[in-house]
Amino acid sequence: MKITEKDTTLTPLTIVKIGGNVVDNAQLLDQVLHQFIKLQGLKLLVHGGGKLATQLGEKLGLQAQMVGGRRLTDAAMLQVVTMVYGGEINKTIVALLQAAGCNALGLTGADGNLIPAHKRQKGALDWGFVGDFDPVSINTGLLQSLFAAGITPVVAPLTHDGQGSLLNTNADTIASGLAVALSPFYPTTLTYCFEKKGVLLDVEDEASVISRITPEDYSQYKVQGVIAEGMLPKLDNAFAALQAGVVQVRICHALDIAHPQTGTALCL
Ligand SMILES: Nc1ncnc2c1ncn2[C@@H]1O[C@H](COP(=O)(O)OP(=O)(O)O)[C@@H](O)[C@H]1O
Ligand SMILES: CC(=O)N[C@@H](CCC(=O)OP(=O)(O)O)C(=O)O
Repeated sequence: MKITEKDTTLTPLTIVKIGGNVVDNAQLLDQVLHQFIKLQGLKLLVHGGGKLATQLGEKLGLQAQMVGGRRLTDAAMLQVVTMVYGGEINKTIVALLQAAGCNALGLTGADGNLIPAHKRQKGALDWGFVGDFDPVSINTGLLQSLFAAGITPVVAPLTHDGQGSLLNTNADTIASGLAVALSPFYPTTLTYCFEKKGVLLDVEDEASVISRITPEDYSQYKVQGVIAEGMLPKLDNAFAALQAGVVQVRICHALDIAHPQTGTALCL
């Protein structure tokens, strides 16, 4: 089969990141994917799956250890996350997208050298097989070729160290890094979607969505304890993307990806 390459330069790109509570809910996942394929322009999906990795780890006698929303990853946990993120979740999403008529291709950061990374060296902690990367090292040429061939990439939260080891990498960081790296080529929108309506003033009250948030607001909310846990890497990464030229960054409910006025918009 001959693939005809289209010039996709300047076509808008939407990067959608779906979190672990969405991936773990078959009905919600199916609904989200049907909304995702209807988005106009180029699309790229990043998925998490932390909840499923924790569950499988527990079945195997491994206790999850999270620090600031990131998972400490020893060799045994690396095996679990490789199976869960690179296998079960990534391939199920690709199969669902194929069934819906979207030609998706699943990738980890090792495939096609998409995301070269190094072990995370933050603080005195030994993070184990956790990866950090610089968006400039992302293989954007590979993604451009896939877009030009009409293929929708689905990226798992795994990177690689170039020496034969996969590294577990926060999915919010992957989505932000891809948005930053692809921004020079396409006007890029980044949408983080999860099971809540946005960033909430009271995490128990879905009606308390903060519609706009600045870095100053974020600092205050952190000190007050309004924003915590998994929301911390999400917001750190969301602001990093906005500062690096991503056109729009939004945090919203998974069923609202096609409704740009909903959820929490980030502003500088
Ligand atoms: N202010 C907040 N608004 C919404 N969620 C918050 C807030 N503070 C903490 N959280 C927690 O952060 C979680 C989202 O982070 P995480 O579970 O890592 O999401 P995901 O897996 O979708 O990336 C929410 O389920 C909620 O429990
Ligand atoms: C290093 C690190 O924390 N990696 C994450 C990757 C998965 C993820 O980010 O999943 P969610 O989007 O569902 O939270 C983890 O193992 O939990």
